[in-house]
Amino acid sequence: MQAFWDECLRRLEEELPPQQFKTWIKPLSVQALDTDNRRVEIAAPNRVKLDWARSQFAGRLSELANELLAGPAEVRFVLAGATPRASSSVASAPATQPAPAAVAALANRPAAPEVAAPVVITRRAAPDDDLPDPDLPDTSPGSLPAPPEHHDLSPAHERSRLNPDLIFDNLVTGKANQLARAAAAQVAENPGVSYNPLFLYGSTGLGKTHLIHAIGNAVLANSPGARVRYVHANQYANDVVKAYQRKSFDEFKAYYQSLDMLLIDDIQFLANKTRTQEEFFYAFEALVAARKQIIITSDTYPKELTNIEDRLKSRFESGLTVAIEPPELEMRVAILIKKADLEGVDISEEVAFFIAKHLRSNVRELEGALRKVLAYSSFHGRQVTVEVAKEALRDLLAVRSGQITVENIQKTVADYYKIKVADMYSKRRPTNIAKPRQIAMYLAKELTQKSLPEIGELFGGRDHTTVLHAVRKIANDRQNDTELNHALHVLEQTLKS
Ligand SMILES: Nc1ncnc2c1ncn2[C@@H]1O[C@H](COP(=O)(O)OP(=O)(O)OP(=O)(O)O)[C@@H](O)[C@H]1O
Repeated sequence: MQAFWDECLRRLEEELPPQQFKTWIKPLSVQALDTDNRRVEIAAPNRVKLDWARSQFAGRLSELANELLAGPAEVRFVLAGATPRASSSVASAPATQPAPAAVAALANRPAAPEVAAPVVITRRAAPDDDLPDPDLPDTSPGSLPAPPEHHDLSPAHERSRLNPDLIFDNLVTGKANQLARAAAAQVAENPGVSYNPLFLYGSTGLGKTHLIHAIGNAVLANSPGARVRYVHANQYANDVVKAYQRKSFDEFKAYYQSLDMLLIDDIQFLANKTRTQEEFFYAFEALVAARKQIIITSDTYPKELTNIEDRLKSRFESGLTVAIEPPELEMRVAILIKKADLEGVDISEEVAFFIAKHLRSNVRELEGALRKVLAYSSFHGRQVTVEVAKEALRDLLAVRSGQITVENIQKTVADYYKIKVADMYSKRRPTNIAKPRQIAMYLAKELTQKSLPEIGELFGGRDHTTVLHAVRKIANDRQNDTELNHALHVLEQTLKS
């Protein structure tokens, strides 16, 4: 068991920036290993590390396990001390972890629904509907989307699931987010009074999650006893399923209705989950009536949300709706300089401009590029210069400079799945064709600068909403489905090489 884990550590140490390795991988351990059935259980010392490990490293650890155990392996993430399940001598195991100690601190308050069920990386996609499914893996993206640097969490942070590192101070402000930030600051000052709900929308990686954590953290800093709770919409939906299975709806309702502030992220993930939407509707009504603050993020504005009930959409619009736009060049430069500074590295404006000029769409990508450059420079023991940045980002820049075409993607994906290229434009819809077509659309959006309507046109004149659906579906599925994720890695590498 130790040899297996040592090898995983050795590989990850080579691949990751030292800070990340030290903060996120080092504290993990293997709690159980069943080589016959290729099952691994990886334990994290606390909930933050657990959330972060499963949202960020599940894919890579799963790949390593497949390789080292010579076949498709099942990787679970658990809180340290949970009953091991990987050992073949363990026939059955509890469905969830014990309630977190921090919940006990709620004392006389209703307990928070459990959120840290072990995650199984399986090959199934989550169902569209929210009917209870006992095998449903807890595949929520996790409640902590940005890498905190730390430390032990205060009980208030443990309870609220807030990431203490996502604060106003390290959120760079520019034209793109100044309105959203101002509204957020106002709500943090006067929760429940100014804008309720506050609805923040914008495309992926633009800082919505950062901003709502910042609000929550500011409120906790002012009133440490406030009952603030951050939850990702997927997690909320999972909690509804669990409450249904355990017949504990009263407890569930009482918990959410007892909050002072509810921060719910990526509300678009409630699409088609009718039971969850109904529960959320009740929670929403109760909280707003009691002047408790609700803050919602979404990838689009309320009217544009699909498969969300009208009564919810109209309520989402009843407070203040603010967009976060992609940052302009100067703001991207400022973000890079700030992020490098937080890593303890000084980068010149010239380097920041170079990176910012090539990565335009979102801050998450910008951060990824910076991390690559810093890792490359430290690995080669070289100063962070434009030349080093160019070398470190060679692959990425090839993609951006348009060497990858949609035609190229269609051909590569068709070859991979052994279907005809013509099927990429045809109207036929059997699954063995529809899925590769969706994958090709997703890659076209990821790897080229083409817009959704342009991509639709190149796929036999399809509507841009069809492309959008495909892009979202594959992006979502790849988080849960290791086989798909692996296929996408292979395709991406083939296209970039
Ligand atoms: N203005 C900013 N200043 C500093 N960091 C930022 C800013 N905007 C975004 N970031 C950083 O970019 C990363 C992505 O942001 P975040 O996760 O908040 O995006 P998001 O809009 O919630 O994306 P998604 O819709 O995919 O959940 C985070 O690490 C966040 O700290």
